[in-house]
Amino acid sequence: MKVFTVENIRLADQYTIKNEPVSSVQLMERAALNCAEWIYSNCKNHTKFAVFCGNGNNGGDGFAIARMLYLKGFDIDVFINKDHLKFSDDALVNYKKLKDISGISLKDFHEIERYNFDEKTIIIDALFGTGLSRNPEGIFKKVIEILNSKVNPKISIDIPSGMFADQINNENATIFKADYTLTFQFWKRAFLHPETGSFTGKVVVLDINLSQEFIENTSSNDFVIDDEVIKNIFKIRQDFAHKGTYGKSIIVGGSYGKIGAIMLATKSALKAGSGLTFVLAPNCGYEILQTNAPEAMFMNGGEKNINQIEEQENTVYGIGPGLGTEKETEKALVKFLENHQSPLILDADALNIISKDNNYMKLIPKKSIITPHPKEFERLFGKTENSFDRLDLAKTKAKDLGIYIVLKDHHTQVITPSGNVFYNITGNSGLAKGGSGDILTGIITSLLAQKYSEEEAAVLGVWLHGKAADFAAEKYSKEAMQPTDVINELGNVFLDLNKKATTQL
Ligand SMILES: NC(=O)C1=CN([C@@H]2O[C@H](COP(=O)(O)OP(=O)(O)OC[C@H]3O[C@@H](n4cnc5c(N)ncnc54)[C@H](O)[C@@H]3O)[C@@H](O)[C@H]2O)[C@H](O)CC1
Ligand SMILES: [K+]
Repeated sequence: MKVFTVENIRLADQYTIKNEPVSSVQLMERAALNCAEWIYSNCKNHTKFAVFCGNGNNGGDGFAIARMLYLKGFDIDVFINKDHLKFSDDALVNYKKLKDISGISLKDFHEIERYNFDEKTIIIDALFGTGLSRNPEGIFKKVIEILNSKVNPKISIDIPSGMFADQINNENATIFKADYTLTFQFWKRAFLHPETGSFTGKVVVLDINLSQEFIENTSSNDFVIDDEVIKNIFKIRQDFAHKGTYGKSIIVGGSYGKIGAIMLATKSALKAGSGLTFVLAPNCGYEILQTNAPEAMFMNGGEKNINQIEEQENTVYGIGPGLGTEKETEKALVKFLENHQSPLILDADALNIISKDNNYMKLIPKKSIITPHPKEFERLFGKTENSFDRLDLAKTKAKDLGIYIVLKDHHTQVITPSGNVFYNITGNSGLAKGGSGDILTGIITSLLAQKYSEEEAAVLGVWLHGKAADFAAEKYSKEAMQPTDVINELGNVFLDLNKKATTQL
């Protein structure tokens, strides 16, 4: 799914209104109906809604939603700024409709302090939408702060009020803190970055039927990896395949005390479908690797640390997990990279070694995939102020070096050399544990060996990793799930993918 800027959302609106055709107030009605339907099919334990409406179209959505929920039998209180009753045209239409309903009480924002937010009440935030032009101040700021202090469930319409859709807010900005955000048609960029995304709660994208033609013909550099993207990448395994069909992976890493990391990466490469999988590790890991991953063949890279990396043809290398940064390992990696041309995957200590010397960066073969977490990214490319700036820097570096950067975060970003960004929306905080990154390296290496393109391997890889983690969290909880559980769930994710990709009778 494309991520549109506010400007493009406005153009999509206008195009839909002109070409469907549909009036703008009808489009608002459609958007509001989508929200109301979602709300009454999901909110089963609450009977009352306190709806907070601003003066723009977001407020208009709020008025329409309030009317619809009232007609479904809920108790509704609507809060507005009675000192300033100047609305956008469509909001005014819906404000008037609401005023005609005697059963809905219209309250002033100032009444919030005496209002009974009882346990049956859900708060709906329709103060500001994508039209926010400055940080909320005065009464708006106060209302948002009071609402944020309430324990009632909170639903934002389109975007949490106070948040800018395309850019980062100031550090101390006042933003409504939602449990759910019902957003129209597209993910907004700010939802996908940690500084702002932490205010959305769960994001639900509602299809309000904006013109598909406009969406298809309007380019965007930003994408969310949704089911549609994955459907277009995933290839079912051919019936007449042999082990050679699905490529050869060599996972390189491990050092004394860090054999677990390379074990996890190797197991993941096996589970993700690589035809032949090798593990190149120091001898101290021989027994444990051969015992726990007997399907993988062992290649000796040294005694306690790797001091040589053998070059083989037609092989995809995934280098880094548990590698360590010893001098002899550094030498081995540099020597290997000096002679290696084809794209590979670099992670963890391989990146830490590369960040030791500016000249090493140039040794990364074109089209390679690097998978840094924020700290590794900083060591490689320098400090940035926030995740928006970090992404901009990553785009520059991906282009300059001609590589793919998988920037690991809550919504991991895959940045291509051409400047596209794919945001991942699978995965959960159960992955915030040592070992999770090693799994991703194994998966991406395996996919690249299986002849997925670099972009496909990175995009499918981060999605698979997150999806398997979501399955693991469902079974064991985010707290208790282990990286090994994530590896084991890969099978269930592939089963689902195969089901969707195969003709069903
Ligand atoms: N295609 C869609 O996604 C649809 C979206 N809809 C809804 O429309 C809003 C966007 O509406 P817009 O009128 O452009 O903006 P807002 O409602 O966000 O209101 C802006 C309003 O408030 C003023 N303002 C801006 N910032 C501040 C501030 N800090 N303090 C005070 N006042 C402020 C500004 O001048 C405007 O007057 C979108 O989010 C959806 O909810 C449609 O309903 C359907 C199609
Ligand atoms: K809102």
